[in-house]
Amino acid sequence: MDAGTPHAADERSPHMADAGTPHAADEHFPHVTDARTRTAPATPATSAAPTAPDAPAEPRTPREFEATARARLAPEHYDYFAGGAGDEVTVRANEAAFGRLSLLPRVLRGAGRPRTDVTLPGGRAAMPVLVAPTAFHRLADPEGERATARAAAAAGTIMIVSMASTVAVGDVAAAAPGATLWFQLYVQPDMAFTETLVRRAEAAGCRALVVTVDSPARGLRDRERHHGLQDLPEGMACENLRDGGRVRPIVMSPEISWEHIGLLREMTRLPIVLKGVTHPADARLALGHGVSGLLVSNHGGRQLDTVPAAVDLLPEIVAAVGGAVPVLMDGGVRRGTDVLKALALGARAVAVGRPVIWGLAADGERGVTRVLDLLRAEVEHALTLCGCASVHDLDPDMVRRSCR
Ligand SMILES: Cc1cc2nc3c(=O)[nH]c(=O)nc-3n(C[C@H](O)[C@H](O)[C@H](O)COP(=O)(O)O)c2cc1C
Ligand SMILES: CC(C)CC(=O)C(=O)O
Repeated sequence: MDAGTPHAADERSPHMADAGTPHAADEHFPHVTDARTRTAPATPATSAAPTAPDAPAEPRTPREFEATARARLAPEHYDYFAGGAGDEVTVRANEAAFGRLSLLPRVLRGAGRPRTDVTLPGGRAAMPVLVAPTAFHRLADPEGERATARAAAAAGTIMIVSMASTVAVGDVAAAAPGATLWFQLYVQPDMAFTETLVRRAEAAGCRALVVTVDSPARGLRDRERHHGLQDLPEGMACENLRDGGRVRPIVMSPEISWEHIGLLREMTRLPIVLKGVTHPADARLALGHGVSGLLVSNHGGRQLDTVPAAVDLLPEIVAAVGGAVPVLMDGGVRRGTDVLKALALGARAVAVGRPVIWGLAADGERGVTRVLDLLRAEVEHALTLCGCASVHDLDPDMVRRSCR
């Protein structure tokens, strides 16, 4: 399938037989095909050693992990992880927006050493930084999502396992018994198969469903088109999508509606968090559909390009929800100070996508552990400098918009 033309979403392929609805211009992810019929040449997950001159010997910040990861990854896999849609305006905006926000600390509060823990619909987390759902961790490390989950467990935080994980969610849970897992779901037009996915997540002990709603079609990603990335390497597949002897393609369908969220609500007792709500009107609608939380996200700039930065959307969504359910956010979080800004503006917690991938590609489980440790330490330090005893002491008045 050629994802390289604007019309790609309308093209049919043998995989579209799964669409389940006649008009679902349901583009499926080019990498996700039946593992037994894949045609692309296998590519090693990582190259032998980090050799790039800009890759630091020992990365000391979440951002520094990217250079090390880039040196280890095959170029097409690096671009898959790093890239976004269109001109990547939103990818850049997510990080830049944090740079335009300033923190205004309080003093002399005798706050002591701050607590960093938070309560969320699917359990507690030792820090307000979750692992965002990202696909294909075995492209970054042979242990894949198993390594990520162990690192999340060690950090005491929650990992949102992507439906497109390269280790089945049950195997991720088995590999990291202490981990709190949530399961990310793209509702499939075939609701019977959607139910199969939900039952797999429940059986694995997942504590919440994160339903991604920003993908009625796949974003147009120039970097992937440039590489002609078509498939996962030999021996890798979207393990949650197994159905009998085959692996189903992920269907992204513009037919998915609030009605499906209603059906999902009846299907499971797990808390449902909607990921990818960006319009306040949709946030208000969500409240009428029994959701337990919202995750404000523009998919790391990988879906519709030119959507505003996620942190800039946060205040409006928080106002629309009016405290009825917790609001989380992701997109561009790279520093502890970014975390504080988002929390001060009303997020209960944030999630990080690419930083975790960079840690994983740089040094497997240890790399992810290091990235999460760095973020936790930075959050604690920034809370101390802001005079906060816990994340609850943050409020919007501690954030100012600077002009740079
Ligand atoms: C390589 C990659 C794969 C992703 N896969 C998924 C996915 O399978 N499901 C999903 O809901 N979001 C997915 N996302 C979006 C992330 O969950 C998250 O919204 C985004 O990465 C946050 O931005 P950040 O990378 O700047 O932290 C993916 C993002 C990346 C970078
Ligand atoms: C398999 C893909 C659908 C994963 C994804 O959401 C992404 O690459 O952004």
